[in-house]
Parts: sequence; C-alpha cells; structure tokens
Amino acid sequence: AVSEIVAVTQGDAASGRHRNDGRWQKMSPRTEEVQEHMSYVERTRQHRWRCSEVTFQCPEGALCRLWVSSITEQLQALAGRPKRLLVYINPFGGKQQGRRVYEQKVSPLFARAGIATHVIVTEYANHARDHLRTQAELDDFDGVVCVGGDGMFSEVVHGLVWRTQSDAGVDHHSPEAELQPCRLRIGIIPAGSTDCICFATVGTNDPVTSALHIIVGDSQPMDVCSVHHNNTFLRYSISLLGYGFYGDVLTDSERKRWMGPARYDFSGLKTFLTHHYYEGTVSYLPARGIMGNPRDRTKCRAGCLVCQHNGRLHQEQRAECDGEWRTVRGKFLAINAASMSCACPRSPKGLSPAAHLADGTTDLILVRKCSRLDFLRHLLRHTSKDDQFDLAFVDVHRVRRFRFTPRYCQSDSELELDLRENGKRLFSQICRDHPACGCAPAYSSWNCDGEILTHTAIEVGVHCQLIRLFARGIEEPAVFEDFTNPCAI
Ligand SMILES: Nc1ncnc2c1ncn2[C@@H]1O[C@H](COP(=O)(O)OP(=O)(O)OP(=O)(O)O)[C@@H](O)[C@H]1O
Repeated sequence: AVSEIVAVTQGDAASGRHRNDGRWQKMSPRTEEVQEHMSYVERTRQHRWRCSEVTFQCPEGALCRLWVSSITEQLQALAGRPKRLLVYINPFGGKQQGRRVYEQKVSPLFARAGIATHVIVTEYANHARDHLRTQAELDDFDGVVCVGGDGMFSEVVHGLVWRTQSDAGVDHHSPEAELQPCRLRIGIIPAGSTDCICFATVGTNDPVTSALHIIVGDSQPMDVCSVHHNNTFLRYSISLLGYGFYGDVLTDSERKRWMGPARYDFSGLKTFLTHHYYEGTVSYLPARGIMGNPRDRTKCRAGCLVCQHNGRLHQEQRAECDGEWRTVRGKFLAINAASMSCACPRSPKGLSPAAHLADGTTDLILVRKCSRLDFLRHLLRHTSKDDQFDLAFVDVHRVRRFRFTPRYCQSDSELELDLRENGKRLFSQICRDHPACGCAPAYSSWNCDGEILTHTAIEVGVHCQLIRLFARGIEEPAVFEDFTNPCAI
C-alpha cells in the first residue's frame, strides 16, 4: 500500500549505485537505464518493522521520473505524515544510548522520508517539559518526538498538555476542568529501561519500528488521567496509579538505585513479605453506558472498536459523565488505577488485561486486606491464564473519576465515629501517630507512572483521548503470551 512506502528516489544505473536485488526487478541492466529506489515498511517478528528497499529498472528516464513524481505526490497527499518534528533526546535514559540510537538508526530514516527535525539533547531532568511549556515554537512542528523511556515520555506529555491548556486558557488545577486535546502527536523512540508505553502502543520497543510508525503518520489516541489534591494539580498519569503495594515497591526501590534493575525484584519481594495494608476511603464514579468491562477478556488492539465507540459516546454525550458516586471504606493492600493493560515482557497480561488505551476510563482495582498466601495467589494470576480479579478480596471497577482519602486524613468527626464504633481503634490510631512504636505505617505513597506523588489524598479524572501518539496499537492479538516466567508480576 502507498501508505507504507517510506520514500522513492531516482537513481542512475551507470552511477555505480546499481542494485540487482530488487524482488520485482525484471529488466536486464543497460547503461542508459535509470532506476527507481523505493523504501517501504516490511513487517518482521514480534511487531517489529524494518525499512526494506526495492529497485525498479526503467528503460526510459522520462517514464522513471513520472513514476517517482507520481508516487512522491501521493505520499505528500497523505495527510497524516509529519513533515517537521521537534525531537528531545535524553542522553542518560536506560543504557545511556539515546543519542547513538537516534543518530544511527532514526535520523537517517527521517532524512530518507524527507522529514525536517529540530533536535534538542536534554541537559537536565525536566528540560524537555519546561522547553515545551514556555519556549518551543509549536506552530512550526507537526509532532514532538522523545528519545528515552517512560519518564521522558511523561515529561513530554506534561509539557505539551500544560502548554495546550495554557494557550487555550483552561485552568488545569480544577479536577472538573475539561481539558483541550493536544494538536501535536507524540512519538517515542524507545531508549529507556522499561519502555512500557511503547510495548502498549506498538507492541515492541524497537527504535526503527517506532521511527517507521512516525514516518507513515500513524495516530493512536490515548486517555490521560489528571491527579489533583485539594483542587491543586499534581501530575498526569498515562499508565498506572498505585497506592499500597506498588507505591511501597517504588519507594523502596528508589532507595536502592545502586542495585540496578534487580532492585525491582528485591523491593517487590521485600514489600510482599512486609504485607502492609492501609486504611482509607475510595469513592468512584462508575463508567456507565459504555462498551466493555474490565473482566470481558477483550484486548485493546489496533483499530480497537471499544475505544472508537466509547470515544464517540464521550464526544456526543458529555452528560453521561455525571452519575452516582460510590464509596468503599476499608483496609487495602493495594489500590491500583490502570489506564491501559500495562502489559510488558515482565508482566505479559498486565495489571488489567482488558483495559483500553482510549476509552475514557481507568480500571480501579481494590485489593482488600487478606492473608499473604491469598495476596500471592492474586499476584501469581498476573502470569497465568486465571482471572486475577476472580478472588473474594479483589474488586475491579471501570471508572471515570475516583478519590482516595487515607484514614489519617479523614475529618475528626469521621475518626470519632470510628472510635465509638470500635474502641480498639484508639490504640491503633495512637500507634499510627507515633511510628516510633514500630507498628505498621499509617499511609503508603502513590506511584504515578513511576514517580512518587507528594500527597496521599487525591482526586483523579480521566480525560478521554487527550493526546495522540505516532502509533496504531498492537497489530495482532498474540503478544508476550509467555506465562512461564514466574517473576512476571
Ligand atoms: N539530561 C538529563 N539529565 C538527567 N536526567 C534527565 C535528563 N533528561 C531527562 N532526564 C530524566 O531522566 C529520567 C529517566 O529517563 P528515561 O525515562 O528516558 O529513562 P529510564 O528511566 O531509564 O527509562 P524508563 O522510564 O522506561 O524506565 C526522566 O524522568 C527524565 O526526566
């Protein structure tokens, strides 16, 4: 298909650039012949794309020129293809190969496709975010590309969403604000350590594949959650918000950066053994009248009908967003909000296998206090074919908004009521206020896409299809279905 051609150029058979390996090459080379070189997308294993080349021999220069100009015209008429890109490279992401990856694998492809670039190598954390917020001349570009990992992608999302709201005069602090969708698409050239967003939107973390998705002008809408505390904006989340287990794992692993990637397994095991639970109140607004539910076993894939249908509903019936809030109080080992499946090679099914990238909802998973053994059963089901939500102490709800208040933040009158209901709680409350006594801490932290939030009492709203990526979703159903890896939790 024309849409998967990268570029065509005219060569000269006599120039020494003559290639004899084109699959459709029919004519015997003659010195007066001219050649047309065509580069195109070829699919290989595991969602990887390659840029392959075919050479056509043409006996007449005029005919060849006609071919080249006609195909080039068709390529230029493809509306979604970017012509000018703003590129941010994190030289320190992952294995610190961002610069090399871009220069050797990506930049030559962009040049071949006739894409002009403005490249900025970041000098400090949040450089890309701050540049996008204030200085970047966004009108000059068709997209923003980040070379790095999920942290770098998050920076670009924060910069671009902030700038879009600021330009449109939207107050992003208000949890109820209707945010403006971003005009520019975002491309991710994976050069991080986890590349979770690439796995979710492309199916692999291969720089050439991502570059080709950018060149052909793919577009994958994505929801973004905004996280607030007391009507103040805290952060955006694209993949996972986790309190309790995943918050504690992150807090502990941050203290052990010197261990390298092994720190996640170490902190995971330690947090599991510690088995802390946290009291609090979760309120949520269920997503009503939409297609799909968290346990229907459908997977979000390229051209996802659930995302298309629910995205349309969201656009047409904004009133649906007002419904009845529900409240759950209790002791939780984990509270997770998964805005996408969060599947990656380490966790083949992900936290919520049927979650969607762009349906305007997040899957709120509540794991209530249970025994260590039961919690282990729940965790192990993330790597098996069994339903991880089919357990008495686990609830999952597809929601549009939610709030969490840890118990120590509850109002005095609520605490008093609790104390009257159960005198024993007085002792536990005293312990919480005096952690020196060695009992369990009263509160955990929120893990927001790998960053620790500064507040525990939060309000979260999902913004349907707020951003678009240069991606198309995973093309086939089978991906990372390797349930043999016991570490994949
Ligand atoms: N020049 C820089 N110096 C220091 N830190 C930077 C610089 N540029 C970006 N950063 C920060 O580095 C952090 C990590 O980068 P990145 O996400 O690219 O890699 P990673 O953490 O190894 O991968 P992943 O996020 O996929 O695990 C980001 O949060 C980003 O804000």
